[in-house]
Amino acid sequence: MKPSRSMLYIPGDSPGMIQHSPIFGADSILLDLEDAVALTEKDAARRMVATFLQRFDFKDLFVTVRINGADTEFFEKDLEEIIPCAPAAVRLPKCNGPQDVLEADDRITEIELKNGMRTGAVKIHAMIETALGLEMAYAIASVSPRVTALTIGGQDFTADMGVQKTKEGRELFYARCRVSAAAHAAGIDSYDTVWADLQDNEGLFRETKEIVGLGFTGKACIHPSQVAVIHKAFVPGEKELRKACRVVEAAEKAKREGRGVVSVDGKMVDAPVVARSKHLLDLAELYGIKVG
Ligand SMILES: CC(C)(COP(=O)(O)OP(=O)(O)OC[C@H]1O[C@@H](n2cnc3c(N)ncnc32)[C@H](O)[C@@H]1OP(=O)(O)O)[C@@H](O)C(=O)NCCC(=O)NCCSC(=O)C[C@@](O)(CC(=O)O)C(=O)O
Ligand SMILES: [Mg+2]
Repeated sequence: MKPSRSMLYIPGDSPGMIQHSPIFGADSILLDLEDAVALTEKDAARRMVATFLQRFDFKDLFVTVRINGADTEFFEKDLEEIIPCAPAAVRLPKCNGPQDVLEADDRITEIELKNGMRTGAVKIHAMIETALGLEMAYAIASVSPRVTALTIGGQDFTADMGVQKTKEGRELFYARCRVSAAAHAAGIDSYDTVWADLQDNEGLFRETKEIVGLGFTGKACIHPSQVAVIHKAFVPGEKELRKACRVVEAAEKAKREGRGVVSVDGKMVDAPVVARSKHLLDLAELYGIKVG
């Protein structure tokens, strides 16, 4: 298993940015054909992204392409030209229900078959960006095995709700909880929205810590300088990890002695506490942190 903490958006019409993508240290990149590309540049960007996918060595990066929505004139062409180039996944904007995903899924299957590709090779990351989509989050997450992540688009979601997007993020709290829980229930990944202020990495760190606490597996970002900040926020604290070690050791000792419940630092330790501690230690291993 590989970490999937950061996903760096790169405008699909910026070859200079795309060709540097393997050096930024992001866990994955997202070549954007939607909002980062002007209407007049859509065709050129699509061609550019297809060419990069065919010819460029992205090393071991997980490469996703955000296509334009099904309600746009670009959707069909995006699928036709991008799917045969086999990105790891396509990010589907503004999913309002399982039907939106199924329609894209069926079309992708047709294109895969036509091009001799394995059916299901290209995954779908479904974006929740509207109140309606949020109400349908679990149905979207579980509608097809092709869906391997839910992502929340905070800019569009707040626009749809008619509220301001703030740095504190109170207006996104419920949506974040619901997206994270829906993804978890469906057994898939979840990506949080971008932090727009490139001058405020402290704010980005605080927000990332918060979404880690809500159960998100990753966060999208828009600038290479944000990648390391996100990775740092995903690392569990040293104190937490030491405690997790003590909990697991105490639980193993209790098991040997035939006891179900023990206490560590004066607090009850039962099965869910042990499960959480083991999860934390697994994450530390995944992120290459030495514990102890
Ligand atoms: C903001 C800015 C223009 C600033 O550029 P600047 O050039 O002024 O920055 P500088 O600091 O001068 O760059 C220093 C060096 O880094 C290079 N460099 C910069 N950014 C890079 C990058 N991303 N990838 C690779 N390279 C990069 C640059 O080329 C330069 O290289 P070099 O010249 O060689 O020194 C640029 O970052 C950028 O375009 N970002 C992506 C924007 C984007 O994709 N938005 C759409 C996605 S969000 C959305 O849609 C919301 C959502 O839908 C979904 C959701 O939330 O998930 C919702 O609803 O919420
Ligand atoms: Mg959006």
